[in-house]
Amino acid sequence: MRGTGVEALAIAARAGGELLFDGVTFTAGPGECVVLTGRNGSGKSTLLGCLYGTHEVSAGIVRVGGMTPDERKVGFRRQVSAVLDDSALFDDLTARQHLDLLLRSFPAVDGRGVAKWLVEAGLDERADVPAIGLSAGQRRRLLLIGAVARHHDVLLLDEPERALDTAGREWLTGLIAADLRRGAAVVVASHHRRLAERVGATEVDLG
Ligand SMILES: Nc1ncnc2c1ncn2[C@@H]1O[C@H](COP(=O)(O)OP(=O)(O)OP(=O)(O)O)[C@@H](O)[C@H]1O
Repeated sequence: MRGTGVEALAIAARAGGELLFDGVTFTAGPGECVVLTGRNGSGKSTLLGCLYGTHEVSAGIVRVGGMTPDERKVGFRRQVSAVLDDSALFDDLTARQHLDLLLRSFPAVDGRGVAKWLVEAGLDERADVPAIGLSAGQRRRLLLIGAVARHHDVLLLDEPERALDTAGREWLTGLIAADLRRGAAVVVASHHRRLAERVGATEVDLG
């Protein structure tokens, strides 16, 4: 495990001319999880953007994997895996092709190959369907399994429970718990009320 997980010290962020949050402080070290909660519009996605380098903090200090967040830098992307929206899939590529491409671009998190990750995600029977032909929940499963299958020290997830059914939410909880056991630092924005307690996370409520 390189870097130091996620550190946010007295951070503030604005969007659309409005101050969304101010003085937010938390850390997630290796094997630790922070769950960001709060009403719609409280700034959870914006905060995750601050951790990934797609949104600038207006005050405070953010370090992710020991670096100032910048998703344009390869060194940063090698350490930080993120699922922040649904746009990261190619419509014409199948689930198998997506994972194959990913594991050619980044080292795998352990010795498991694409076939085993497909089974783990419950996508083995849909492995050769182009992503455009997958259901919303299946697309989400593909994004999530891709994020944990590639090597990373830090995992950032924005409402990962979106589109998942009851079994899918259970699966997600296990996926995050396994990632924490592997030593990742995890920050999740979520409306899934029981997630924090299920994975032993610290909750940071944006109000
Ligand atoms: N690029 C932007 N320009 C203007 N306003 C923005 C921008 N990005 C976010 N906002 C505003 O900032 C506020 C916080 O948005 P954000 O998506 O961070 O909230 P959230 O807590 O993730 O909400 P939700 O629970 O609905 O996903 C919202 O009022 C949103 O309209």
